[in-house]
Amino acid sequence: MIEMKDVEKRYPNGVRALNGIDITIKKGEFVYVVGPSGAGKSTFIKMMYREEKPSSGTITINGTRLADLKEKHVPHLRRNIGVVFQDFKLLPTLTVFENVAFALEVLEEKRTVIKKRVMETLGFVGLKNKARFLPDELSGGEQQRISIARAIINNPSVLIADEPTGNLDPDTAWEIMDILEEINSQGTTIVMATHNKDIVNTIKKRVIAVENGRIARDERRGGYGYER
Ligand SMILES: Nc1ncnc2c1ncn2[C@@H]1O[C@H](COP(=O)(O)OP(=O)(O)OP(=O)(O)O)[C@@H](O)[C@H]1O
Repeated sequence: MIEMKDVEKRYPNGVRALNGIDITIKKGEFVYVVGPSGAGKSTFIKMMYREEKPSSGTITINGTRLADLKEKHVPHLRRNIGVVFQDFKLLPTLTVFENVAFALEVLEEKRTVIKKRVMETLGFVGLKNKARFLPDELSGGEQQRISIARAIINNPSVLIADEPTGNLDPDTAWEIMDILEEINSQGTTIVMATHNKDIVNTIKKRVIAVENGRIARDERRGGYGYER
């Protein structure tokens, strides 16, 4: 479960990106975070994986208050929260296999176990046959699948996606959504920031609308409402 209580975020330059954020996201939910550019969506989700810290208020993830989290325990939090970005962020000099294996925290595991796990995950995203390729030998959609494989390799309880379809053509975007829905159906909580109105209006999930640093709407069901 993810809980924010009266969270405020001021950046060092004085910009107040978020203010008075109160939200609870239950285990297994699929939530879209929508809103105009600059509204605070990225800031909102960056705080969930502790890329940014709140200026005030509390954030609790699976019972742990992030403010109480010691630096040495941040890697453990990150292992339990997979993150997918708009621009994939794959390591360009590593193969697909290496990019996914790199994220696997099984130092004590045998190479055969690691290989099995990575290949299973590549199979899940439909790219077993690209294991030896470098990222720039793949299409954008394929790179995003690899970054999803990397994000779920440690079986996180939460998957956070910041505009995961932002760099993709519409057909490819729907394929990525199929994968995210499948991951969610296996019990993983998904929090996805997006500008894609077609997706939000078609694949109906809870919608949290952020505007001017505040939660303007929180709708359990239904689309973004652009057509109304
Ligand atoms: N590191 C930073 N330092 C200072 N200000 C920042 C920083 N990151 C974001 N901001 C500011 O905080 C506000 C919210 O930004 P944020 O990136 O969270 O919005 P967003 O809704 O994700 O926008 P977009 O849809 O364009 O990605 C904006 O005014 C932005 O300029």
